[in-house]
Amino acid sequence: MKVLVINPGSTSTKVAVFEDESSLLEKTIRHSSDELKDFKSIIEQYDFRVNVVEKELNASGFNLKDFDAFVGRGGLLHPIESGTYRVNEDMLQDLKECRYGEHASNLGAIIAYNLAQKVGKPAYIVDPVVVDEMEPLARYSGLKGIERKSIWHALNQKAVARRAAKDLGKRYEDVNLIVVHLGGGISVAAHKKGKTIDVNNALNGDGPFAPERAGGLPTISLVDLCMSGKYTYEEMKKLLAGKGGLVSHLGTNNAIEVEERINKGDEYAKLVYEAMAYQIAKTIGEMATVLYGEVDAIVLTGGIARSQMLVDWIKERVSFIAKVLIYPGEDEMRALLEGALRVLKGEEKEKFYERI
Ligand SMILES: Nc1ncnc2c1ncn2[C@@H]1O[C@H](COP(=O)(O)OP(=O)(O)OP(=O)(O)O)[C@@H](O)[C@H]1O
Ligand SMILES: CCCC(=O)O
Repeated sequence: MKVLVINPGSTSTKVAVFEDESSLLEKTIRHSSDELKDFKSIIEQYDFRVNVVEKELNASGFNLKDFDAFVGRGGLLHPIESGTYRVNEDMLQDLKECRYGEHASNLGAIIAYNLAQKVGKPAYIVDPVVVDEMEPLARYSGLKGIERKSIWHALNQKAVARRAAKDLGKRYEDVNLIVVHLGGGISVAAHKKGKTIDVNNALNGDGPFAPERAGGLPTISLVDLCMSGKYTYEEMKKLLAGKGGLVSHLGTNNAIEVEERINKGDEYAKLVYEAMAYQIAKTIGEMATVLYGEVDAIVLTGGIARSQMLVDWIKERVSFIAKVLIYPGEDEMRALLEGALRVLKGEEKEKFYERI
């Protein structure tokens, strides 16, 4: 069974081709900020991104007719349970309207569907960023009408949590884990026996700051900034998710560059980077209380889990809670494939998204 996997990120488009479990192609096409600067919205990037995918397939000698299924990384929909979803009109409509917000992954379902339509094959998304398994208590904020939301790296977190459980010699459904995805955004989640019962909203101002995200902010100061007249609504949103965190303090979202500066003696860069580790550790502590201290392991994953410096700072503060396991990078392409294969092989039922 041949599957095309498409994963649009904020600064890249990843394309992979699998024949059953074997990888035939895995390519990351990076998009410079210059290339993307003239697009006013994510949806406007559609033609550009499809061309990138088709060009890559042509260059590698693949034809759309070769594929049995198409799978894309899912985007901002209304909250749904974990699983593999068949792309349908309801889903496409919400994504095209950006009804629940803008995120590069919104394009995953749209691209997969349009390519699949050309050859009459099914398109899927797997564990989109809105997978919601939070318990009722986790949903409360201190202001009626503002509810905490689950927007996180569900795809990579779920895949890595299963791997960690296996490495612990247990089933995912039998362990309690705190999983931390350290990417451009950072999500810290409490996985209780196969369900993610609490997680910070990695996109919208909750939890630690991240390379591109401001994280939780002092609310009155934030209100003052919003009302200052310095920023439009759109600019404010971009400031919090895109230009926040390391970008705001140090002008870069690249943790490798930050470490180079630290190694050259930049004290401010060191303080900011260590503050990020401090906030991550603090959020891990919060999630330990969510699990009543019964934690089988703390699992660090994502690009910055490659950083010895950051990992060591986090470990120093959280090792008293549980052992720390490291799975650097992400395997979202394989996670997307596996989700599609579970459905294609009849091991799991496909799910359907409904507009509400
Ligand atoms: N060896 C390394 N040491 C330190 N940081 C690293 C290393 N390799 C990658 N990174 C950092 O990881 C970050 C990117 O992580 P990742 O690729 O998981 O994020 P993304 O896919 O862009 O965003 P997200 O995961 O939030 O969707 C960047 O800040 C990058 O500099
Ligand atoms: C994966 C959703 C959260 C983010 O982009 O930071």
